[in-house]
Amino acid sequence: MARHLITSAIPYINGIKHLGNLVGSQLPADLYARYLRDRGHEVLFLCATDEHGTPAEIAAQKAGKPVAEYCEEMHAVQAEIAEGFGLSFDHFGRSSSDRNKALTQHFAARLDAAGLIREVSERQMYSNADGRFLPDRYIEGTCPNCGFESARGDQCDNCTKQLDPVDLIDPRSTISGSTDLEMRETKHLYLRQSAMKDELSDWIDRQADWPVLTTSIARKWLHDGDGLQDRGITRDLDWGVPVQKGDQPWPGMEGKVFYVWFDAPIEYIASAQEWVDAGKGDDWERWWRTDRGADDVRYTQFMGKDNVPFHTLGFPVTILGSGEPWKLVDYIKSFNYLNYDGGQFSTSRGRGVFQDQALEILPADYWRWWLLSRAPESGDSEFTWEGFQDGVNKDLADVLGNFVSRVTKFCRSKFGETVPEGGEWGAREHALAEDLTRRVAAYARHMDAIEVRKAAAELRGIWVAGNEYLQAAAPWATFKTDPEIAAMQVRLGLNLIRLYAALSEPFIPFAARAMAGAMRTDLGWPDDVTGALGALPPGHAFTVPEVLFAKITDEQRADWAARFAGTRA
Ligand SMILES: Nc1ncnc2c1ncn2[C@@H]1O[C@H](COP(=O)(O)OP(=O)(O)OP(=O)(O)O)[C@@H](O)[C@H]1O
Ligand SMILES: [Zn+2]
Repeated sequence: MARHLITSAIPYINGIKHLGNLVGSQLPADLYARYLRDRGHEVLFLCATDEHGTPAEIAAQKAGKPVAEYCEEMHAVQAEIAEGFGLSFDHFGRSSSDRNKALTQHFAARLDAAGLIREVSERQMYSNADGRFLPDRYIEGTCPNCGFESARGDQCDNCTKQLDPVDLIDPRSTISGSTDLEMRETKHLYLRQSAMKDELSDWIDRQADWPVLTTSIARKWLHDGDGLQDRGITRDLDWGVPVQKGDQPWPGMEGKVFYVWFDAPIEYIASAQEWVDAGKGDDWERWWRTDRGADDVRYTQFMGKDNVPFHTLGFPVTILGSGEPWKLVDYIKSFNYLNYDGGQFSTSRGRGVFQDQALEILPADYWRWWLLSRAPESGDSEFTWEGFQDGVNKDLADVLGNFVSRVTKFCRSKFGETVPEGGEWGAREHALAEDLTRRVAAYARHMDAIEVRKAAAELRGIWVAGNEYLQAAAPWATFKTDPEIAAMQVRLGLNLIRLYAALSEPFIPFAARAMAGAMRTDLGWPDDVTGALGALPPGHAFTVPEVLFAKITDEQRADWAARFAGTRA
């Protein structure tokens, strides 16, 4: 048994998230956490909401609420949706927690003591129309790197280049649209990332097994152009972690807060503290402090590609630069983007399918399966209603659902709702057991490597093998000439359902529980596949489950395609 710390990129608080956010971070993290727990490992799976910064202020303003109240409400909404999707966080924290405030201020003090923070007097965009400095995301303009016209002040969504607002061509305020912007003098703290460039570069070079997407983005920001740049870590805002050196004031920084990307990853640690505060655990340090037992923890992070620079460079500077024995990430699994029907998902533009809407129209497992089995791993992938209908109907309804239904109903009609006795395995059954043994081993290898699509394909192959067996064995025909053999075939079929429940749990936990419940069994991982195929003995009672997966009709597909074609109000 090993110990695994898993974090998902923390979703921003300014609204309900879309399916891209789900598949780019939380869902694969949940898949991995569930798998590791099923394999008997000790897992701490943490997430949180990312609550600071201007977008939260603006969203609260729009909703007519004080920002703290808005964040509290939206956190509850996101927590409920996460539960609806079966995201099995051990804790879902908040970056605005007192714990995160204190930790963020602590890290800033440590970094300052280590000489890794410098004060910069700089000129910044001030919007006369809005009466405020405009931080990063509230300035849009043309990307100097790729020419994309809606690049934000902190990053270009098109080419992922990190930017400074002054780099933008033709900048404008996204709050008011005003181009009446002027540069004003203000003082800020910069994190001296450049001072740690070589250390970071060596560290990245040692990660031969990381996804290329992760290391290539890291290398780009380490080496492109003038190399890794220092980053401003403070902002002229009200809403955020006040700039302090630990619990001491920071002269000259009064009224300023830390940049949201400085405090957000620190919340991974704070979330573990909140987990203890909530009475769900009793020791966060054994997960996070290498001097307190976290040395043997394997730490894996999940995120979309735009978050990679902050996790490969910024946060490691915080961790390493503190000079304290904090746990550093061991593996960063990153994802490309899921696009929506010929364009991008967008929270701010209300484009795509949002998580609450998804759960309204279909159960979580339909989404989980489709999104994970088509995860944007090697490149961007696209959600289309045709593709979704096709995938759900073929994989879940025709293959898995159909198998479960045929076996249980046939058994009920010929033998009753107990596992039938009689008959012995023949060549076909032994061949199936061998095939499944190989496939389950491959499935586990892909899951261990967090190769999500490959794992899904193998799991589907395992379901298909059962269907093909059933088709070839044809117990309904065998029954007429040799009821004992038919009994053996059905017994194997029922045991396959049990096996499928256990193996499928990380992908489709709700259906897996329904299958195991109907078989009146648990979800134990099959270390010995052949043995597992005899786990339900003759005489064991079961029930025929409700329809596991209904097919999506053409009419539903057309309705949904029309309903989600525009933008959400
Ligand atoms: N279309 C997408 N496909 C896959 N992952 C995505 C997509 N959009 C965002 N992500 C990832 O989702 C996670 C949560 O994102 P976050 O809440 O910060 O929203 P975001 O990146 O600002 O996107 P948006 O503005 O569209 O909501 C991050 O890891 C991000 O990389
Ligand atoms: Zn660009």
